[in-house]
Amino acid sequence: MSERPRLTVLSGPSGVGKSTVVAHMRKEYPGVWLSVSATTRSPRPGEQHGVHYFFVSDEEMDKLIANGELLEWAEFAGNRYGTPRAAVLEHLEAGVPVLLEIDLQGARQVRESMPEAQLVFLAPPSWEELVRRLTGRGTESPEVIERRLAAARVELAAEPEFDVTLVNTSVEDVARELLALMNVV
Ligand SMILES: Nc1nc2c(ncn2[C@@H]2O[C@H](COP(=O)(O)OP(=O)(O)O)[C@@H](O)[C@H]2O)c(=O)[nH]1
Ligand SMILES: Nc1ncnc2c1ncn2[C@@H]1O[C@H](COP(=O)(O)OP(=O)(O)O)[C@@H](O)[C@H]1O
Repeated sequence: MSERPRLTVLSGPSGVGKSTVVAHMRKEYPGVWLSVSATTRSPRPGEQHGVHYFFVSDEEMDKLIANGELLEWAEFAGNRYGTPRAAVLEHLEAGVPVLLEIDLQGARQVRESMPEAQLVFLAPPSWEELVRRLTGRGTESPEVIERRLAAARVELAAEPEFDVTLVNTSVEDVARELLALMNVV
């Protein structure tokens, strides 16, 4: 008998490789559904509305929050991010494994509202490697990188709150481990 799919939350400091791992996983195993968050941050080159994020204005985000349409939301490095609730519940009810890639504050809210969720922490092999990845991505200004590194220190300290830690040394290995945790492989 297969277990009912659970909601899985993937968190970890900015630059650790969450998006890379998730993109790899989706390419190999399209059966997992990844929630598309709403955000007030501007799109990076190549990011598409409705695919990577729903890019919304501050006013639109205010409305989503006020109408209770978000399962959780948080402010991160100067922008707001939130998970649309309805799509998550619909997929879980249809038996599809659901993955959320969200920050620590969001993970804590999901733990409160859906205690059956499994919380997975993606850790860097070292602090130096995290700095290298975040800087090497080249998508943020030095000031934004500083803010994200400050947030990263807080996120790393919260690792014991998570059910499982995966160290992102190899993208392929981590993607496989994550799928195993989700009972997909
Ligand atoms: N709480 C919450 N965090 C989110 C959501 N979507 C994305 N995030 C987190 O917001 C942070 C910044 O995301 P982003 O600007 O895309 O940068 P990146 O993850 O470093 O590439 C990351 O920790 C994401 O996991 C969401 O819906 N809710
Ligand atoms: N296992 C890995 N080894 C080396 N570089 C990696 C690895 N995973 C991700 N990266 C690189 O690190 C940078 C940050 O990854 P990204 O997926 O954008 O992180 P996040 O979504 O957690 O902010 C990217 O340039 C990415 O190519």
